[in-house]
Amino acid sequence: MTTTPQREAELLASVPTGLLIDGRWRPAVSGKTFEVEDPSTGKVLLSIADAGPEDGAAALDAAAAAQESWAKVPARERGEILRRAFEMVTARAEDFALLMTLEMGKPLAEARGEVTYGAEFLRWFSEEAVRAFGRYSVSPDGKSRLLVTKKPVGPCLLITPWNFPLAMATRKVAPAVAAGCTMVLKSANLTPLTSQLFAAVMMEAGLPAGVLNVIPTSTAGATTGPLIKDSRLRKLSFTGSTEVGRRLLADASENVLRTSMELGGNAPFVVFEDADVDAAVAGAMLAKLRNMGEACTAANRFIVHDSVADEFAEKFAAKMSGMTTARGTEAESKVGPLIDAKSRDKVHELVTDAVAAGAVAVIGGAAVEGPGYFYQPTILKGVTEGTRILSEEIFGPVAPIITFSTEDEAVRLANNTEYGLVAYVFTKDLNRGIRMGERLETGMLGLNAGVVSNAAAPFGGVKQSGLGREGGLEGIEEYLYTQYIGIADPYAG
Ligand SMILES: NC(=O)c1ccc[n+]([C@@H]2O[C@H](COP(=O)([O-])OP(=O)(O)OC[C@H]3O[C@@H](n4cnc5c(N)ncnc54)[C@H](O)[C@@H]3O)[C@@H](O)[C@H]2O)c1
Ligand SMILES: O=CCCC(=O)O
Repeated sequence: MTTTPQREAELLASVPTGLLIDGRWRPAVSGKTFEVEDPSTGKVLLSIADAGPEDGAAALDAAAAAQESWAKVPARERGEILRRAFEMVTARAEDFALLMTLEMGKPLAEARGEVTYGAEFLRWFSEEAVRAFGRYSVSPDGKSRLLVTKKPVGPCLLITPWNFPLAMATRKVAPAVAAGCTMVLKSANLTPLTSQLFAAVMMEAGLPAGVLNVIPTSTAGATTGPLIKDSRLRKLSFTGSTEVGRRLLADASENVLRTSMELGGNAPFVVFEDADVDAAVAGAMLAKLRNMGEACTAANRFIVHDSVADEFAEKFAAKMSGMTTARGTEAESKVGPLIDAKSRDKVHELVTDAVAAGAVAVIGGAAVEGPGYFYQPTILKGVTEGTRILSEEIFGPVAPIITFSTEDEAVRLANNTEYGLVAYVFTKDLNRGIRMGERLETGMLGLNAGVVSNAAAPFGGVKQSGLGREGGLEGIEEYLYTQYIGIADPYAG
């Protein structure tokens, strides 16, 4: 489907602009709104209600009030609501894709990919809802009986980032629904529109009032801070930067809240001398350019064996130079804009710093002139260990290459970061691939693969990349607690 200004205007007009509280869309108590921009043009797309602390409190009131009855809804019914939501999101895939492209900037083809990925969490957890099994056993001394059950943790605060506006919401909302938890969702202020449309779909799919409450806000800390301190809140699930996650963890410690933290990354992409270089380049294109490099999973450091480094850089540059930057709605767009001017400036600062320390831009190395926040796809060779670009998240289409000569050196370079989300390894030697899996300090590994994201897999990191897992069999556990009931010997007098 092609887009036209009229189609964009009609879609935007269909997005709810209020706060969703207790099943009703309504304005913020203060009457305030905030503007959502198109990062391709800098123009305002829509103004939406701007929640403040009073609205946050009302959202938690609704979630707390709905918790008891929602937990009693049979798991099959909860699963069926998710299944209907999956069908509805899929039926409206073009609307969701266009809305994400408009507010976040990613090319339409990528946005369609995110709809498939994001919707899959709804389908996956519609199936998992009925599998929150407990167990019954006889104690080792043969006397008591042990009954172990799983219960919903209770009202949850879900905080999502701007880079995957649909998938980051479905990855939290779907397991919470499956487990029987109620929610307050604070979407990202840069990309709240997709969550608004998604929440409307959840309501249409049959979610009872109060189960999902949505509070977009331009004052995240002031609005959600009091909720984290409220004893009715039982869980905080956050996806975003390590810096903010660390602060929220400290706040959450006051009430000893259950937390899931999906934080930043600094993924190494290791290419061994025995790798299929063409396959490594194809993987590198995905690992680097998916979402314009604005992904926690983005390859941030290309660690390439010195015997194949020139071939890899040349072939990578040839592929990258075919990547046209343009508004995501344009047919030729392969790389959209970065989210805002501040992010683009940060990317350029890291590139400038690396070049000052001796790196050479094989291609790119500058912002694209004109409207929007575009940055040229860039490859840097000869990057020096210790430069900022190797230790900070780039969050842009920039690939720094460093070289190594032994497996031990590759491991040392790859693990030389406080992050531990994902690593990518390209080798034809399966034993080496397995050794790398065992030696790399990450929650996920792509072995000859440039993308690992999959609703059926446990997504998450170690070290300062976070706590907990989303998706897979593990995802629902984050929203359940275990209760054990000890039963006296049924044969005793
Ligand atoms: N590990 C993962 O699964 C994953 C997925 C996506 C993004 N990320 C990370 O997210 C970051 C990019 O996203 P971002 O820029 O939106 O991150 P961010 O930390 O700035 O913001 C994330 C969310 O937290 C909110 N927020 C900010 N300050 C807050 C506060 N004091 N109290 C409550 N909420 C607050 C924001 O409004 C947003 O909704 C990157 O570091 C990226 O790696 C991680
Ligand atoms: O930005 C991080 C999330 C990326 C993903 O889920 O694939």
